[in-house]
Amino acid sequence: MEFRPFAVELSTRFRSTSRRSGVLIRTRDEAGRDHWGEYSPFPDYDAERSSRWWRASLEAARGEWPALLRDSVAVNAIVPLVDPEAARDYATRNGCTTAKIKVGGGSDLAADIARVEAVADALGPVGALRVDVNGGWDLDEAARCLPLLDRAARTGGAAGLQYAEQPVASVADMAALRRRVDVPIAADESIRIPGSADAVIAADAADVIILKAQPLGGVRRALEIADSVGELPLVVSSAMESSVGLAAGVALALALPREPLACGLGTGALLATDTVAKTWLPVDGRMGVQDLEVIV
Ligand SMILES: O=C(O)CCC(=O)c1ccccc1C(=O)O
Ligand SMILES: [Mg+2]
Repeated sequence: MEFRPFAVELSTRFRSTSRRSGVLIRTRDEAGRDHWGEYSPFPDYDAERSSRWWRASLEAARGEWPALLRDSVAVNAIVPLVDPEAARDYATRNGCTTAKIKVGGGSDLAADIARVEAVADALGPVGALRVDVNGGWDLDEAARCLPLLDRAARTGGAAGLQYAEQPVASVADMAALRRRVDVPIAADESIRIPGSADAVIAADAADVIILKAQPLGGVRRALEIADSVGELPLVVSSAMESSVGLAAGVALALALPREPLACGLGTGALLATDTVAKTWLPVDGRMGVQDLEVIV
């Protein structure tokens, strides 16, 4: 087993960081094929959360992913906390017709509305829009802001917001909010942090389930979680990894028994540098397995 430390630069600040670092892990199988894993837990992760990521990177490096059931999945463009002009540009990259727009978290409501309107207008009537709040609102704020952002999404002819990802932090507030607004609610941190969807399911706190392969402990563990959520729609999303880590998300999206909604695997667009020669990006709004020529 070989270990290669790396750092990659982001082109846009994301989650208040502008670089990601970690270790790539490689093994070679009997057929002479290389398998790569990426261990790059978020800087704020504690030992328990980081150990899940470690498990995921070993699974990848040992070539232990399950069989893939489809060739490609639809992917959303990711729109960071940027001004409306830049938001249009991010939303229309790589042929995506679904965009996920970051809102809240220090960005004021007027700026959020302008960003959502710009994306709706840029994508036009075929566009699907989602917002991600990263738990940044309290319950009343969420109940007030979501209808306004939903209306902003309709300005471009979109059918309102497809869903709001983690608008509030706690599972109890997610459940309460679902009963106060019409916009569907997606759970991300409420699943990613405990490493299970059990609390979300028990509280009936989400309409959509976000699965992040590495933070949840790997592709096989994420498939178990997918199996635990009944018929709720699934979305596989990246953890802002380099392309080696992104490949774990792609493997999960391709291995799910049920076809996911457009997945949050378009974060290669935010990388200024990468661990591979050619960054994994959506083509015509879809992603499948691509070449992984490691250069670190
Ligand atoms: O879902 C996407 O489109 C991109 C991935 C993303 O937003 C993300 C990436 C790293 C850490 C957290 C998040 C998040 O979904 O909140
Ligand atoms: Mg999220």
